[in-house]
Amino acid sequence: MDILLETYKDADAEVKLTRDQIKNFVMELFMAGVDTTVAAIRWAMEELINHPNIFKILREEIDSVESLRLHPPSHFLRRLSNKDSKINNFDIQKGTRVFINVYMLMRDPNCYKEPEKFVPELFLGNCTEMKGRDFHYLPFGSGRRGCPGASLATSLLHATIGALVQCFDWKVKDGEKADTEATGIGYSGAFASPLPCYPITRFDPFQE
Ligand code: HEM
Repeated sequence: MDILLETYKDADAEVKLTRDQIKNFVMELFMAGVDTTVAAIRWAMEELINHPNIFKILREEIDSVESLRLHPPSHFLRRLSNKDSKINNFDIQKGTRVFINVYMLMRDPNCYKEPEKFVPELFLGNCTEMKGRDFHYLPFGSGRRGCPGASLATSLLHATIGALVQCFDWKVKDGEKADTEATGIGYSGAFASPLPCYPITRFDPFQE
């Protein structure tokens, strides 16, 4: 923010910034950064609560990228075709708006064995990576317009989910399963019904 305001005030700045541009930029960071990360944490917790055995393994340190494969906060990537091309025998004319359905792509049985299943161990080997060069795994998109917040988001997810898993057991009312249905409505793949769960602390905060 300091840098943006300094640039705004600097009459000799190479790039001229208006206050409206600064406001839009900050709003974009909040919209693109907060909603997505919150949705990713909620879905990861929902899958972990439904799979106590995996919850236990995670406590013993398994990576949490799997929930981003099953529940990417952004279901679609958008691109504009800059030249005539052919994809799977479809002619795509220059200037066509193309939507890439990463939700379906990351559940494609040709790419993943048992694609609907929550199997974090899948990511323990070398089978995928986070930079979007592996086009089977694209929660953060790819290329020049790929998510600039991917590494911040990944650190945030690891730290938050790590703390939620390490410090609490999570109970769902009457032993019910957390709801895995998404509405498909909303910016970041909202839950069909909210996840009612109760944290039970593992540590006695009053014990030294
Ligand atoms: C789990 C968390 C997040 C997910 C899953 C996510 C996902 C995405 C995806 C799929 C795109 C579009 C990429 C493409 O079209 O190739 C995107 C763009 C973007 N993301 Fe994220 N994001 C997350 C967190 C963040 C955070 C923490 C920030 C910033 C602090 C952020 C800032 C942005 C911005 C500014 C864009 C637009 C980039 C552009 O159009 O050039 N995102 N994000």
